Amino acid sequence: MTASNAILLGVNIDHVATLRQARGTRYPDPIQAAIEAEQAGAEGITLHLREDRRHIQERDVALLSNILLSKMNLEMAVTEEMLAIAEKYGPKDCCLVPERREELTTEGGLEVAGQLGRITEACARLKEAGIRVSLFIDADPYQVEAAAQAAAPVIEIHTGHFADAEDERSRQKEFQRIVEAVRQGREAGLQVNAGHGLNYQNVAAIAAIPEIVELNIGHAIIARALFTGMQAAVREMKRLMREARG
Ligand SMILES: CC(=O)[C@@H](O)[C@H](O)COP(=O)(O)O
Ligand SMILES: NCC(=O)COP(=O)(O)O
Repeated sequence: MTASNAILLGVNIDHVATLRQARGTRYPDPIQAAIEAEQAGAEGITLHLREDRRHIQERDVALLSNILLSKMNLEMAVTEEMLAIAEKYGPKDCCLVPERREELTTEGGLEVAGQLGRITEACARLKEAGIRVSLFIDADPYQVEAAAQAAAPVIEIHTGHFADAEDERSRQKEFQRIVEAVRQGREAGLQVNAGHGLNYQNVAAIAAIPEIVELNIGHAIIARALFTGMQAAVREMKRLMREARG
């Protein structure tokens, strides 16, 4: 495998914090999860600082900004509060995502096309702060085009509709939408990542798409880690991704 064909894994540690917040204890600490994930070969750590602080806390962002050896990918809504926090801690990557307090998890991609001016301003502000911006979008040609217009260097294709497909026909349809969005993103000169809902059973199909640079995966890895430990869970996901890439 040439280096250019390698696919990277960003481990999302949100749901370690979900378990911590369930009782308001100091444990389990997402910091330890991040260190273990890096030791197992994760090329990045993703964390979603939500407005409602249901899991990741600003304290987690502050500590990880000082100790990560790989890179931080800070997921956040497009708000003044979050933009200021990103400027304060200076993550390598910022992934702009939609947020609704009542949502169980991220439901869809960011509406870039319908708020192009606002997203463009946010991208420029983060770029000015030395942060690489990724836009979390649906596999939708209008959103891919709008992301390029907003001058974001990276897009992350939302794979949740693929992961949640109720039957094989629907899954294949969603997969083809993802393949087309990846192709369009590359033609527009964007780095293309993917994530949401990926697990040990469905990751191979997405990892096999050669133009995808990075997968951000969290819930399934943390769930597996409950039984195998964090390092084994991360190593197994990386093995599946590597095998799929060939
Ligand atoms: C944007 C995305 O798909 C996830 O990374 C996001 O973090 C999901 O939100 P929760 O982690 O709160 O489920
Ligand atoms: N952006 C996707 C991500 O970081 C992890 O999503 P999930 O694997 O927890 O669904």
